[in-house]
Amino acid sequence: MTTPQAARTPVIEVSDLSVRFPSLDSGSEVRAVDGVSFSISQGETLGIIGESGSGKSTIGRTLVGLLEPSDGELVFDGRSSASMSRREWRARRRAFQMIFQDPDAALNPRMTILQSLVEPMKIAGGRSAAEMRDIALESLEKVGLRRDMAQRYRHELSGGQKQRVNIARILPLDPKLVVCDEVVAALDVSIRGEVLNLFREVQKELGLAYAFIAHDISVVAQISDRIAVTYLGRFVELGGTDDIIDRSLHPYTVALLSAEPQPLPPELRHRKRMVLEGDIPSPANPPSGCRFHTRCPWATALCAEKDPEWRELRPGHHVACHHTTPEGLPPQPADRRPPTD
Ligand SMILES: Nc1ncnc2c1ncn2[C@@H]1O[C@H](COP(=O)(O)OP(=O)(O)OP(=O)(O)O)[C@@H](O)[C@H]1O
Repeated sequence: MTTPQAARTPVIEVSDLSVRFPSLDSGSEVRAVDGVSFSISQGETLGIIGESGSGKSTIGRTLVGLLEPSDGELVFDGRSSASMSRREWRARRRAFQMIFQDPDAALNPRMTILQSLVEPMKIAGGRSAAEMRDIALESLEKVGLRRDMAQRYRHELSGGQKQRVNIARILPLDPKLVVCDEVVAALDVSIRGEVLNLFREVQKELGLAYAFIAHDISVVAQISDRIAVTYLGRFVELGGTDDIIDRSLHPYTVALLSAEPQPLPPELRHRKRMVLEGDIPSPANPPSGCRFHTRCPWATALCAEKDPEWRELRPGHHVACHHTTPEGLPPQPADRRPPTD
């Protein structure tokens, strides 16, 4: 579902974003996000994939203002977040919303669904109680739920229904960007497709931009126009979904794709298996040079010494790897190939 990014208005432009946390164990800082740049356009979905701990949620939380950047700049509507007044900041908080993996997270168990739907509108202000009620009920219908669901409580709904309510909650706020953090991961596999379709329909109707975070590539590939692959706080590859899936340029992307559990979705079936050995190193003490070199079958002495440049090897397709070329990676060195069965 690749859509050309050209000529669309960026909703957000992120330059050289870094987010650091104090580390309790090592005394040094955890570089959760370390120099990441991208933009997301109106109506576009940017998928963000990577193993656990690679910085995906930290990027998402920073986009919606739940975390402050340690370095770098976020620009939306041509304005840098650093130069914003309190009023502009509040408007941004409303325009940039987040939906979490846990469908219960934003729903108060003591409130009816109607109260949960009205709550964000109350905070935003400017509408009468009757207006808020009507809008809440309309929003329920927009996400495919009956109006009488409004009188129920959280525990009376299935996971899929709760995630629909979470979408309905943000619709009246007229968001521009929604960060979707593992939004279908907690749902039964049988209803994931339905909920993903709903995300797509809502996007089309409202022209929303999504940052769609997940570690399940087949989910991200179904909904994203472009995909960013994260490793230890950095992007290692960014490109159109078809390019990332069919013409991957980075060894880590190749490994992630080949690690998909069987049976592979049709778009990944031609992939050979490449087993990624070792754990992801600590972001408090990342490896020198290319951060992936400790696990990379293509790694040479150069990779341990020198950080690879972020290069656009094909139009709109960026990668950070010393060895890859516009044609892709060279054959895997024979001495590092996994044994064949
Ligand atoms: N508030 C925090 N304080 C200290 N370290 C943090 C904090 N939040 C995240 N981290 C660390 O930052 C790194 C990136 O975490 P993050 O949650 O962004 O990764 P992720 O890719 O979203 O992982 P997951 O898929 O498990 O959610 C991890 O090493 C994590 O332990």
